[in-house]
Amino acid sequence: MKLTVIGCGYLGATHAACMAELGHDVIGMDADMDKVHALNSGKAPFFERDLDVLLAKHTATGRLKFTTSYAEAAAHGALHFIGVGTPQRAGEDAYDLTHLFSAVRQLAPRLKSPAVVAVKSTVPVGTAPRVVKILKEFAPAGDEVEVAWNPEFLRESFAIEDTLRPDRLVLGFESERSWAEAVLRQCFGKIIEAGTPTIVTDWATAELAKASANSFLATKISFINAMAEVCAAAGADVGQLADILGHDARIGHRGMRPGLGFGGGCLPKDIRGFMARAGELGADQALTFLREVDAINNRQRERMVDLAREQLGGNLMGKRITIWGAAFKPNTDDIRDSPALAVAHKLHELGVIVTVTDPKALDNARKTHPELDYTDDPIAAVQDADLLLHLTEWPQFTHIAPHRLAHRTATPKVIDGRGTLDADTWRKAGWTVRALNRP
Ligand SMILES: NC(=O)C1=CN([C@@H]2O[C@H](COP(=O)(O)OP(=O)(O)OC[C@H]3O[C@@H](n4cnc5c(N)ncnc54)[C@H](O)[C@@H]3O)[C@@H](O)[C@H]2O)C=CC1
Ligand SMILES: O=C(O)[C@H]1O[C@H](OP(=O)(O)OP(=O)(O)OC[C@H]2O[C@@H](n3ccc(=O)[nH]c3=O)[C@H](O)[C@@H]2O)[C@H](O)[C@@H](O)[C@@H]1O
Repeated sequence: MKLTVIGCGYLGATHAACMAELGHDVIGMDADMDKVHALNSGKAPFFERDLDVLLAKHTATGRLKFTTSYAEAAAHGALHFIGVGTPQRAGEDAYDLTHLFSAVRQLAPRLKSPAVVAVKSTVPVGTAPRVVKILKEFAPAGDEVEVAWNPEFLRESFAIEDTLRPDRLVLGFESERSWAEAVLRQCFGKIIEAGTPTIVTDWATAELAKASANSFLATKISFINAMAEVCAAAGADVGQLADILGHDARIGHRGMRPGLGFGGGCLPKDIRGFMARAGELGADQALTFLREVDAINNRQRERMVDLAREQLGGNLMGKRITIWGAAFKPNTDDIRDSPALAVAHKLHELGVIVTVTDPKALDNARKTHPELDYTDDPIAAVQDADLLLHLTEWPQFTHIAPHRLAHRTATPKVIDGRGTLDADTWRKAGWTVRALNRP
């Protein structure tokens, strides 16, 4: 079937390419001309594993193309996904919905009726009726345009896998009689036939499914990091503790790795946006625990700075620190709210000469953090460093043999912020090894 995807960033470009992989005839639309140009030449404007392969394959056959034109997008079939950004409002916890409402306003007058507008962007609960209001105001065929809510649960670095083989599909509609359900069931036919649990619900539940899923994931990470702080105080081993807890099937091992905590374009802003919305609804008390989840998470960054200071004898001024990692997690170039860069920036403010290296995220980091020094080579980066911080657990770092590094510095000291370096091997190679919240 013909469909479009409005907003082609990390979510939208992946969704467009995966819809083409499912056999659909797809137009991706984005306001950013450079992105559209890159995508049309079969290249992702960001790093996501295997996305280039899908883009090249389907742009070559013509089954997938990209445009900056709303008119072209609106004229292409009857199903229009929206995946534009919904960032945190500057200086506030709440979501900034400007891009979403602007996209709907521009799409609306050009829509051919009947049409389905399926929103994937993450929003505060209660946004769907606001989208409908814009459609009624700006779409000549407003009554024949149905709004569906289809929250997205993909993880960056597993985006294609998660889109083609999701844990579940959530489809939210205004009423049980919505004909949009048949359109979306046709679109996701292959995924549904593969046995993916498909939950059809109302708009509000679909919107809340996304906010609550990200809140739970963030809570799980902050829970284990709170336990890590207690372990550090009590002389216990949080790595083993997490393993012991994870054997309980009700808790599980996944998403509970202790360390520097969560960052990225979603978990931090989604828990804050959720709290802000609950406040508007008069349910703020229900989510006060998320304030603590956020505080525990931010505290890990401070604890890393404190541990670095301690390792350098209490004095950071003029010291050289090398940081392995700029991306908010491995296998992405995304640096939004990156814990590694937050620590790097703080150390710079405290007078440290900071050198950062990362396999994919350096171009992005250079733009937002010009105050830091950068190098491509994680081994050369260690030259003359007073301290090495391992803050994003790329396999490229974990696989480096520490004996190749020790001679590069007179003070071979490393802090493992992600718990993935083999401490024994590093110690045997002459390094002093500390880990965040570990004895
Ligand atoms: N990145 C992820 O892994 C996931 C993101 N989400 C949600 O999806 C949404 C998008 O997130 P990302 O893709 O990460 O953001 P992004 O910032 O990478 O992409 C957003 C895209 O929308 C485009 N855009 C903005 N306003 C536009 C307009 N009026 N018309 C056309 N294009 C416009 C931008 O140029 C940009 O390419 C957010 O609501 C996010 O919370 C949900 C699940 C996963
Ligand atoms: O809404 C979104 O955008 C997405 O947010 C997260 O996906 P993502 O941000 O790509 O990354 P995660 O793998 O969840 O990691 C988030 C952060 O938590 C950290 N993390 C993750 C897992 C863990 O056990 N410990 C931990 O500290 C990671 O290093 C990273 O900084 C969710 O996992 C997705 O389901 C959701 O769709």
